[in-house]
Amino acid sequence: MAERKQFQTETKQLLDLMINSIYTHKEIFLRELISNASDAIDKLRFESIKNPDILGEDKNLCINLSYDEENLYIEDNGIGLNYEDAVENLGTIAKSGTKVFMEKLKDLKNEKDEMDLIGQFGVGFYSAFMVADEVIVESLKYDQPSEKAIKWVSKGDGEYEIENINKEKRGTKITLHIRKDLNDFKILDEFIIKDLIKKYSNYIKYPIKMEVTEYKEEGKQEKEIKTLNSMESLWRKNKSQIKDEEYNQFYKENFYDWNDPLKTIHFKAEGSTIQFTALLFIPSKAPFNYYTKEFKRGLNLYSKNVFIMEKYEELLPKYFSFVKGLIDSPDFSLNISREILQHSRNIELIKKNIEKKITSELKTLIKDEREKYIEFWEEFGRGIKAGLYESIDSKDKVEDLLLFKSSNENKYITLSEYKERMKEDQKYILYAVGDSISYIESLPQMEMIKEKGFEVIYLLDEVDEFLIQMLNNYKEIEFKSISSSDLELGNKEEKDLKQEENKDLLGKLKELLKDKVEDVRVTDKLKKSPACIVSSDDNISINMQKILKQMDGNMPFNAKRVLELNPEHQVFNKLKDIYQEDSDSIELSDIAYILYNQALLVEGIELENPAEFAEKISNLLIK
Ligand SMILES: Nc1ncnc2c1ncn2[C@@H]1O[C@H](COP(=O)(O)OP(=O)(O)OP(=O)(O)O)[C@@H](O)[C@H]1O
Repeated sequence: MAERKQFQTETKQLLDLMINSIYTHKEIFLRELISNASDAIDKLRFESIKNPDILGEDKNLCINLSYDEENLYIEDNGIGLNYEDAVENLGTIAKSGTKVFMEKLKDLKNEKDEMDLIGQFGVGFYSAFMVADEVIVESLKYDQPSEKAIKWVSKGDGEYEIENINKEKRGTKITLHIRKDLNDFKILDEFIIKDLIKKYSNYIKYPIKMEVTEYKEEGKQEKEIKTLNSMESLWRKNKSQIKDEEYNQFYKENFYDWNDPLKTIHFKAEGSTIQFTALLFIPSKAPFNYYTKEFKRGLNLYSKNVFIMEKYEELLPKYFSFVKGLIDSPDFSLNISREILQHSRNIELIKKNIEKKITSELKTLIKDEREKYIEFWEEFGRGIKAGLYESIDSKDKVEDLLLFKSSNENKYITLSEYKERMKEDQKYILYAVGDSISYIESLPQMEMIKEKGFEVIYLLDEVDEFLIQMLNNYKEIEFKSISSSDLELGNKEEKDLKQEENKDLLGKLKELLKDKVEDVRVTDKLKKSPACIVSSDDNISINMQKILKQMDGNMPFNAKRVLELNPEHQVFNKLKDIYQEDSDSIELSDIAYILYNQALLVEGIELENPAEFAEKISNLLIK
C-alpha cells in the first residue's frame, strides 16, 4: 500500500514556485536531472572502490534517455534511493539555508527577485515540475534486495505517495509526464533532446544514451542507440596529455572560429578560497563583429563539467574582451543567476586570477615572440585601448601591453622600451598625433625634435590620444604632445628673451589675427618651417577637435589655437622689417593671414576661406 505524505511546507512553496515559474529556461530541468544521475553514479563508483562486487553484472555505468508521446524517461544505474532516502531527499529541501531561503521568499517583490533566489539556492530535482505534471521516481539502492525498491509519485500538488515495489535493476528511473500547457516549449523530440544534451551535458563523464534515427545510404533510416554526449571535457584532463591539435580542434568546435587560436591558456587554481579550471583562448583573428555593439564578451561557466551559462561577461575586463574560453568551478551552483554571480566574492577572485594570467602570457609574447604579438596587436590592439580607456583604474596592469609605432624606424615599441631609450635631458614621453606616419613626419614640430634625437611615439588610432590623456603618465613620466604650447625643447631663457625682444611685433600679429588665435609666440620647435599651430589647451588638442568634428559635423571647432613662429626663419625677419617700416601696412596683415592659414593646412585643418587665402597668395606672387 502506498503511503501518502505531505511535502514539507517549504518544499510545497518551492514547488508552487516551480509550477508557476516564470523562468524562461525551462529546459534546464534536463541538465538538473542528468547531473543528479551523474552524481548518483559517482557515489556508486566511490562505494565500489571499497567493494568492487557491488557493481555486479551491471558494470556499464551510464544514463539512458527515452521518450514516448507523453513521457520522458531518465534512467541511471547509480547508487539508487531506498525508502528513507526518498522521503528525506525528495520530500524535503535537504539543504542548509532552507530557512533563509523561505524567509527571503516571503519578502520577494518581483519576478526578477524570484529568479535570483532560485539561482541562489538551486532547485535541482524540483525543476522537473516546471515541465511535468507528474513525476515518478522508481529506484533500487545498490545494497537492497529487488523487492525493497521504491516508487515515489507526485503531481507537485503538496503531496507525494511512496511505496515499495519490485525493481530488478539497480539505480533510478525518473518518469516525467510532460505538461500540456507548455506552449512553444517542446521536449519530446529527438533533435531537441540531442541539442540540449550537447548544450548542457556534453561533458558529463558517463555516456548519456538514447535511441536515435540514423540516416543510412539510399535514404534508409534506422534506429540505433547512440551516446549523445562527448563525455570528455578537455579542460579537466592533465595539460601534459593534451596535444596542440586537440586544443585547436576544441577551440574551433566550441567557439565558432575557422582559425587556430593564437594562444591557449590552460590552468588550474587550487587555492584554499576558490578552486577552478580555466581554459582560455586568444583568437588569431578578430571576429567580424568585434568592433561593433553586437559583440558580446564573456566566458562560459561550468560546474564539474555541467554547463551553467554562456558568455558570462563579468569575468573578463573590457580590455580583454577578445578572450574566449571557459571556467569550471565546483563552487558555482548549477542554478546560479547572473545577478547573484555579479555579487559573488568568488567571481572577483577568479577574475583577478585569470586577468593576471592573461597579462603575464601576453607579456611573455611581447618578450619572446614579438612578431606574434604584433599580429595579435593589429587585430585586437584597438579593443585593448578602448577597453583601458573605460577602466583607467587598471592602467598599471595594462599599460605595458600597449604598442605604439615610433620615430625609431617606425617600428612598434612598448612604453617601457621608450623609457629605456629616453635621452638624459628628456623630460617627457613625446607623442605626435595623425592619421598616417607620413603626415606626422612632415609636421613642422617634428623638425627640432628629430634634430635633438628625441624619440616620438605616433598616435595613429583615433582612440590613442584620448587614451594617452587618460593615462597622463607612464611610471611617472608625463606624456607631452609635440604640438603642445608649453613643450620646452631648447633653452627657455633664450626663448623668453626672443619673445621679449619681439613683443611689439607679436602683439601686433595677435591683434591682426584676434578672431583666429589666442596668442602669437616665438618657438624653438621649428627648424625649416616658419610657423606652426599648436593648441593652448592640453585637454582638447587640435587633433581631438578634428575627430570630434568628424563625429559630429555641427560641433564648433574651438580648440584654443596659438600661432607659433620660428624666430630664426627668413619669413620672421621679413615680418620684422615690414613692421618696422609700417606697422599698419596691408602687407603685414596679409603675411600674418597667409602664415596662419599655411600652418592650418600643414596641420590638416580645413581652411575657413580657401578663396581668400588663394587670392592673398596670388597678390604676394605678383608683388
Ligand atoms: N538519480 C538519482 N539517484 C539517486 N539519488 C538522487 C537522484 N536524483 C536525486 N537524488 C537525491 O535527491 C537529492 C536532491 O536532489 P536535488 O537535485 O534537489 O539536490 P542536489 O542534487 O543535492 O543539489 P543540486 O541540484 O543543487 O546540486 C540529491 O541530493 C540525491 O540525494
